[in-house]
Amino acid sequence: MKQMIIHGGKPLQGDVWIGGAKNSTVALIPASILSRTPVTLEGVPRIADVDNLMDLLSEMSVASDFQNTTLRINPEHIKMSPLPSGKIKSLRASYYFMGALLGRFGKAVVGFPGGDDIGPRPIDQHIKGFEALGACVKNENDQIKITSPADGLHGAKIHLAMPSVGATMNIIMASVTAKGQTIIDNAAKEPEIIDLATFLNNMGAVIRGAGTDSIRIEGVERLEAKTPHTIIPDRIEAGTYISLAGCIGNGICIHNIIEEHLDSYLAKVEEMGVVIDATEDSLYVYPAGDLKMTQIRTSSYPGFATDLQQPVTPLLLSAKSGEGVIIDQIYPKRIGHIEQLRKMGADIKVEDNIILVHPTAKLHGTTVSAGEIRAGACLMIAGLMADGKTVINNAGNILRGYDRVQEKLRLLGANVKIQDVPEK
Ligand SMILES: CC(=O)N[C@H]1[C@@H](OP(=O)(O)OP(=O)(O)OC[C@H]2O[C@@H](n3ccc(=O)[nH]c3=O)[C@H](O)[C@@H]2O)O[C@H](CO)[C@@H](O)[C@@H]1O
Ligand SMILES: C=C(OP(=O)(O)O)C(=O)O
Repeated sequence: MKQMIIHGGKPLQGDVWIGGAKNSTVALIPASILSRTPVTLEGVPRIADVDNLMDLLSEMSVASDFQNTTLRINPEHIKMSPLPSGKIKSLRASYYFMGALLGRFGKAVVGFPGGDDIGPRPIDQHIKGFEALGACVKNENDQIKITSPADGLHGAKIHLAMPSVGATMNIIMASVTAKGQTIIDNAAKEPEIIDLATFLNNMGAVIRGAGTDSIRIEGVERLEAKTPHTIIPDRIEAGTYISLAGCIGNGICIHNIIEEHLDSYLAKVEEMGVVIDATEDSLYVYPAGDLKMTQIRTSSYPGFATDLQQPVTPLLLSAKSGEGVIIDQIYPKRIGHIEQLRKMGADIKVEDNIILVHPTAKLHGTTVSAGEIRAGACLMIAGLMADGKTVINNAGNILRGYDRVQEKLRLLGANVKIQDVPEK
């Protein structure tokens, strides 16, 4: 097990560079098998999800090589193989192999995906989409078996019951090579969807409307990567460092961001009193000052991201007065961090899935557990604010999505160490 050890209470300052977006990367790696030629991805974050996806590629005889921030994937000798279990369970995004294998081979056998424990995460909309394209989908022994009809997948009009990121991406991957036109209505609008569409369009796909709620795809025969693709910056990682800077920063400059992707987040933290200067692709967060309490309700993009409700919580704890309210409409059960924060002395509770936050003048270090990635990010910030030593167990969950986090925190002056300890 990985453990993160923090000696907190020390103001942090300096510069931090944001990596490529986890949620783009984990879609683009599976999407790479749609190409008949080698793919180069630039700006790839050093995160555990990437290592696990590379292992899954190798199970299909797809070679990959990751140097610095460049990931080269060669799908020229790909062998269609089932991906029943193992690494599939280590991350959510392994479900993108359903759409990608379907688009490339017209069939897929993929184990039920894993990922963060943040409440129920059904995939009915993904399956509805595959079926609309003509595929037969069976769920047998925790495996999804998908087969196209003899004459291949055909375009269809699909209305999603909710703007699901995963379903939108999976349907795009399955339909890029289907015959005719596919229309996805009520599609998710997240920037990572535009990134996927740009990547596939540069390989010859015809996808229009990504970033709006209606995406149109004209099927093409084959895709060939010709130019390297640079992954967009991770808006969730950026938001996490903004929260950290607002809580315990003594002037922190956050580089490699797309400000527009953070609009609703920045509006909220600025309303709380965090002072930020934005330049072209960086933000300077002024030393932490007095903060006002706020209310947050998460929603789909461009609303306040569910993935930022936990990282922003320490900022609410830092407010001077009042009662804060956090309602996660996307994952109402994403509340595992609350009990852990309470162990650190936070005045915070949950009533009917509504998180109620009260100002907490001081947090104290103790042993806590990162139940999932963003709970881990929240506890990491709390640990940096707290007096004394914080030990975060299950810190591997943080490494699922935070690029070179120990290095970045140390550059800001943090006393932090990640170590391996035997499982008890
Ligand atoms: C790898 C990745 O990109 N993960 C992100 C992606 O997850 P993921 O793609 O799994 O999340 P979705 O956008 O699909 O989920 C949104 C909501 O729709 C529901 N739903 C979704 C699909 C479905 O078939 N049926 C259904 O009911 C979910 O339970 C949830 O309440 O978007 C989430 C919401 O922004 C983020 O928290 C995750 O970080
Ligand atoms: C929930 C998340 O990730 P995943 O969908 O990969 O589990 C997240 O990044 O916050």
